[in-house]
Amino acid sequence: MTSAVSVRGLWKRFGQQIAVAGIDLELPAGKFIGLVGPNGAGKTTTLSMVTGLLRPDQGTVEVVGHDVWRDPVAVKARIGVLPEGLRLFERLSGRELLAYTGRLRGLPGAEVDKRATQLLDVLDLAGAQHKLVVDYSTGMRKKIGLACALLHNPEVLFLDEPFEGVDPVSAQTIRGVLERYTGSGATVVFSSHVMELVESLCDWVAVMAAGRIRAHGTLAEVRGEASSLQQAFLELVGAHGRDAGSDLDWLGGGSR
Ligand SMILES: Nc1ncnc2c1ncn2[C@@H]1O[C@H](COP(=O)(O)OP(=O)(O)OP(=O)(O)O)[C@@H](O)[C@H]1O
Repeated sequence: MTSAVSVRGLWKRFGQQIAVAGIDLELPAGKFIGLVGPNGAGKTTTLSMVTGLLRPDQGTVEVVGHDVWRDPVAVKARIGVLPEGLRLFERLSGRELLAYTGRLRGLPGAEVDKRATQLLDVLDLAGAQHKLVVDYSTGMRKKIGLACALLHNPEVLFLDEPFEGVDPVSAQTIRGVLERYTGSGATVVFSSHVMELVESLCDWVAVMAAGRIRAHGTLAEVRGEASSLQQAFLELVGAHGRDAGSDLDWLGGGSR
């Protein structure tokens, strides 16, 4: 198995809080990989360290054979990132943002124009290409962020919650683009809480909880005997159906 990403002994603490507790992970190349876990599991912290946005306290990360912290330029040339809480240049139009991103990536102007036109078209943003990004909806922002992340045809694409706040039509569009991309041998790593989505998209899954990897492998390996990934996930993260009803006896109709 060729690894797209190799993580060894990765740690991150924020004061007393251990966000990532010494994880090891080999993510196979050419797969659609889901990183799943409950709120606060450490997914964003892990993805930030893997993509060179946050320096680990300890441990190493290699992406397509290059050390992220010793050889950041080589890694950044080979990856695309759609981070959580994506910050964009709000006073540029979608088309200008792509042109700017393409030039930063060192692509020739004509090639940037060609790729930008195709991406805007496929992502259903052609009609909004001259609108300022500040006026884009949440889903449109995700899509233009994805277009920027794909423009230089990276080998590995990292997406933090790419479907959050995205309507079903846009989600289907994003999905189609990502499936085409992995179909040609590239790797997608994305984080999500939505198990049905991960189950329907991913070939390979890593489950994270409280800063540790609880399970990883093919979808079938992680699902095991459970009826669904959701069920396997609930068992792995130890969420045994807390009864929300009994503590909230004041909630609902009737007496105030
Ligand atoms: N900059 C920070 N300062 C202090 N604590 C942080 C910081 N970033 C993350 N944490 C803490 O680290 C833990 C892991 O957070 P992280 O955002 O990585 O989780 P996550 O799995 O992405 O969660 P979610 O699914 O809710 O986005 C949490 O307890 C969080 O409060």
